[in-house]
Amino acid sequence: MISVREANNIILNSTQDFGVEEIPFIKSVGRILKEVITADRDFPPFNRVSMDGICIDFDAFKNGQRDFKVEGIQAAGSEQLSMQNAKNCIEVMTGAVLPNNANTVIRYEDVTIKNGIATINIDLINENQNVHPKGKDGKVGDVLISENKIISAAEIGVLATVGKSLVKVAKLPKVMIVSTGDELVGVDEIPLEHQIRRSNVFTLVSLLERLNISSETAHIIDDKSVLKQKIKRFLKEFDVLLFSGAVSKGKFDFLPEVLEELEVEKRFHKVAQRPGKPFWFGENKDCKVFAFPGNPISTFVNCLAYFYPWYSKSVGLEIEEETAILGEDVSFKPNLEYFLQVKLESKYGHLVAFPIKGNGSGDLASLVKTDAFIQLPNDKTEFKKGEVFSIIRYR
Ligand SMILES: Nc1nc2c(c(=O)[nH]1)N[C@H]1C(S)=C(S)[C@@H](COP(=O)(O)OP(=O)(O)OC[C@H]3O[C@@H](n4cnc5c(N)ncnc54)[C@H](O)[C@@H]3O)O[C@H]1N2
Ligand code: MOO
Ligand SMILES: [Mg+2]
Repeated sequence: MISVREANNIILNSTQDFGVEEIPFIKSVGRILKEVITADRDFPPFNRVSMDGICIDFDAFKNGQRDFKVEGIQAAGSEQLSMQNAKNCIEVMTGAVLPNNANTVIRYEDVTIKNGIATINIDLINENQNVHPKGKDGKVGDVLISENKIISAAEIGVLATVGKSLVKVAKLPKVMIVSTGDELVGVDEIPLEHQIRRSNVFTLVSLLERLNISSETAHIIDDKSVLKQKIKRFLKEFDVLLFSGAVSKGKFDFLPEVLEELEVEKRFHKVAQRPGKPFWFGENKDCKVFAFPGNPISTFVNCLAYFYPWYSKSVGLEIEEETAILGEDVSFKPNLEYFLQVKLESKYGHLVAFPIKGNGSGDLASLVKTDAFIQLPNDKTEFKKGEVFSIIRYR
């Protein structure tokens, strides 16, 4: 049985490039940028007036002049005017180009205009005030967004400004999520005494939605030939298959043998961890297969611990590691890495993780009470309050 670290290394060494596609920028929120976005012109592209008022040549004011004849009006969106006389002024609007031969803007609030003459009512003004200078925020060719950034509303505004109506993003993988098991019925059905409603597929769909990946789902009964026939087709049609269930030692846990018969190369089966131990991972040249153990918390934690980093690395995202302070002593004897459910609290700016005891990996309702898993390594058995460990958050 391999360790969590070894399993992670194997998975991160078999990432997949899904390619790049070009899509309308407004559809790109949540997607991963696959090009560098540079300024197509200076930011701002001209000396931009930033207050409604009048513009003057500061020297005139410095020489004591307070009354200025109004030469004209410079509106936003109009071509640049030139002030004909350095002792005059032009009315200017926010967003307009600053007229030639002027350098300073005084707000309407500080000016009285009567009979075509603007009188400045204040004594303190600064040269160049209320002008947002050309190129102050960025120069043409400057990198505004680097590659591999997740596009959010902030990036959308920049894309629009530089005229990127089409943008290159990482293609999304085609993912099929499959549950197995004769005991499982649909969400809308009334289960018989010996049945339960299936939940793992929906949890997995939702965990993938957080990564902006939409997926298809299927359910397969515990029948080896049906499994084989369906999976054969899925292997051809999808980049990634996520399974839950049928990977342990039971008489109907056919998945590992079916996958191997279909020539999916096994990379490992079973990881020294709890929960999630019977995890099976393999691949062929076109498809990766993550076969998670069926117990709901096992499926859940393994998707976070293995699929998330695998996908992040595949598309060029940084894998973020987070830690928290253990909030109370924990004792764990088995020689397994322990993914312990915790409730997170922020105390004096530090994240503290308080263990919440559930009833094992079948107790999916306990996930509602926790926020994350704290990862307690298997090189010791006693973990002390105040020690720091990695966490995997799911909210
Ligand atoms: N003899 C042994 N038995 C088991 C071992 C072992 O090492 N030796 N490992 C245990 C561990 S740990 C886990 S985890 C489970 C994994 O079992 P499988 O992956 O084979 O999953 P199933 O047998 O199909 O189901 C297990 C459990 O999970 C429920 N389940 C499955 N799919 C769903 C679903 N889509 N939604 C909700 N619940 C689901 C299923 O009803 C079972 O209760 O094996 C242990 N046994
Ligand atoms: O993965 Mo199993 O759920 O360790 O209990
Ligand atoms: Mg089983």
